[in-house]
Amino acid sequence: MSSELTLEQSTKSFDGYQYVYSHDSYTVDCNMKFGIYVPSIADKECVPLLIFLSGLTCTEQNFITKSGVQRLASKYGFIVANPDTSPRNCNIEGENDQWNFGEGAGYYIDATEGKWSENYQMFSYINDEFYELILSNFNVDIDRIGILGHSMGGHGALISFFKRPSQYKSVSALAPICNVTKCEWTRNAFMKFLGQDENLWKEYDACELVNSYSGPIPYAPILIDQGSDDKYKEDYLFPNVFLDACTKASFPIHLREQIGYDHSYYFIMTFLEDHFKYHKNEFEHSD
Ligand SMILES: N[C@@H](CCC(=O)N[C@@H](CSC=O)C(=O)NCC(=O)O)C(=O)O
Repeated sequence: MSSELTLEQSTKSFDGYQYVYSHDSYTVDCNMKFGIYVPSIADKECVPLLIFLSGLTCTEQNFITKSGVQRLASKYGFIVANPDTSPRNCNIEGENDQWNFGEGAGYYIDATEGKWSENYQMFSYINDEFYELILSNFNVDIDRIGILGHSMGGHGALISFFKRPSQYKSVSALAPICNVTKCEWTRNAFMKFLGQDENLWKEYDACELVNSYSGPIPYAPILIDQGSDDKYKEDYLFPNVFLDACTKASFPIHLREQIGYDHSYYFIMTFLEDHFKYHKNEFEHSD
């Protein structure tokens, strides 16, 4: 099942087009927007796809206006699709009370609790509906699909990869939230979305999922970049806990500390090309 796309924006950039589309999502039961850059080469052949998941407070606009993704997507010949970070305009009491919960803060999980469970189904939205929507409407090579993200979106990318290894050839992240049971943002959100039983949260914790992962091992260690001057690093992101979990699980990881960089899109735009190179290398070496 695939819903109809409505074109909201079409802007030529480098040799391709930056589009924004909207569609009525049956998974999150509201109208959703997403960005997608399509390089000209996709007019002739199917090309790799990168899905970028954004962080807290973002819409589809932050990544496409601040990261410089168009130059890279054109250079590498990748389609790059970036969904919104939550359902919107669902009229749920409390969904706009906190900057780090509700609208703009869906945490890429499927809520099970009360009033949130009808709309806040972001894991299924990304990995089922959105994934299928992109494949059925754009010229994507199904064997070369990678996922990456920033902060909350880095968490989303990691859990998507660990839970759906058959769908993604590669994963990387920029300053991801690594350990949801320790991070106050996710603790607050998971309590509301999933309830008090923290055992149920483990289903969406990258540190837990790497331990039970049984999919293919990446050709090169997965790339994680973390700025040393990121104000969220110590109390919210916990990259070293993920590093330890990966090491314990014998899962290859390359965690790079980038000296002097903060959590912003200046950091993202500095290292985004390395992530394109990482995914390209994975695509070239996968079966
Ligand atoms: N409270 C602040 C900060 C929000 C913020 O820093 N959001 C980051 C992601 S944080 C983790 O997911 C972000 O990507 N912001 C968008 C941007 O364009 O910088 C606030 O409300 O602004």
